[in-house]
Amino acid sequence: MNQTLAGKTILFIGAGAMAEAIIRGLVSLPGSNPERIIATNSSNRDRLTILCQKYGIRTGSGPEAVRRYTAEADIIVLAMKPKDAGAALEDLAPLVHPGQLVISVIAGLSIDTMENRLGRLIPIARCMPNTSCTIGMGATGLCFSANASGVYQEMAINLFSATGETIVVEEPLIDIVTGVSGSGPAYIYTFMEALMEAGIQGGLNQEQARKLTVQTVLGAASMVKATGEEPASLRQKVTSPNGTTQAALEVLDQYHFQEAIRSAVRRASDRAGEIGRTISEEMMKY
Ligand SMILES: NC(=O)C1=CN([C@@H]2O[C@H](COP(=O)(O)OP(=O)(O)OC[C@H]3O[C@@H](n4cnc5c(N)ncnc54)[C@H](OP(=O)(O)O)[C@@H]3O)[C@@H](O)[C@H]2O)C=CC1
Ligand SMILES: O=C(O)[C@@H]1CCC=N1
Repeated sequence: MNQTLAGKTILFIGAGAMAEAIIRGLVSLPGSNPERIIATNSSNRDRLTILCQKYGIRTGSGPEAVRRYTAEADIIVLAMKPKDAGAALEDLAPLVHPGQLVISVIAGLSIDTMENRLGRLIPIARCMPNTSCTIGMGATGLCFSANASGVYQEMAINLFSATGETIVVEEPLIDIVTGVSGSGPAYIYTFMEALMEAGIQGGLNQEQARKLTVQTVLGAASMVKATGEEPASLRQKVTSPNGTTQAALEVLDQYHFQEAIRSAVRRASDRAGEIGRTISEEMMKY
């Protein structure tokens, strides 16, 4: 475990898919202490029992647990759905102090909205990871509030480095990070569903179609990473003149495949902005 995180207590408020993905990355670090990781949720105690058994972390449910554990936390990770963020920030506001780092992974929730509720002295990292953090293959974009000094920035970067690749961006770019890599795994899974389905329709059995699909996606991504070549150049190497790939790519073009992906990413990014504005309006009610 990196020096900046050693001995730090990390509290997750929200214990769902994203919190578990990050927790799993953290407990797998050499020298990590699961006792210093705490997950809280609103009511689902069965879920907490599972997390406790799987990772050896501490857990608690409801506002009282959040209150108790916030007092001992160095880092507080907000990992609830956007619709629950307003109430959670409201509860947290009187409990946090400027010596703690607040990390949000909530799509759309801006630093400004968090600062309005928590106060401008609290160091904040706004982050957009993805579920591949579960296996240390995540991709996370991070940005920071003006008062998050180097040591806080390092803590957040090191925390997500434990779960995969990280990039630091200016806050206006976090929504497009959401569109590209936050939601990105779902586009790839949709593509894989279609590839498998086509294989099965062509006569392969489920297991054969799955094996070929998984290895094709894994191999293609690994080729981009290992060779450093551009995807377009690697695509050209697969595509023989007048061959099978060219025939297939012409069909994808007819369906405006690339434009569909670009539009989907833009839509996810815009949606993050909409979600952020809704949370901000919700906050006005408190
Ligand atoms: N899933 C993904 O791929 C990604 C998600 N994100 C972001 O992560 C956040 C969480 O998503 P995800 O993990 O999928 O959601 P889940 O629905 O899996 O988990 C949400 C968790 O929040 C808990 N919760 C709700 N309200 C409170 C509260 N007031 N105090 C404490 N805990 C609370 C829920 O508890 P209970 O079950 O008891 O109600 C549950 O444990 C979202 O904001 C999303 O935008 C970011 C990147 C990728
Ligand atoms: O769908 C969502 O809103 C979240 C944010 C990024 C991935 N999942």
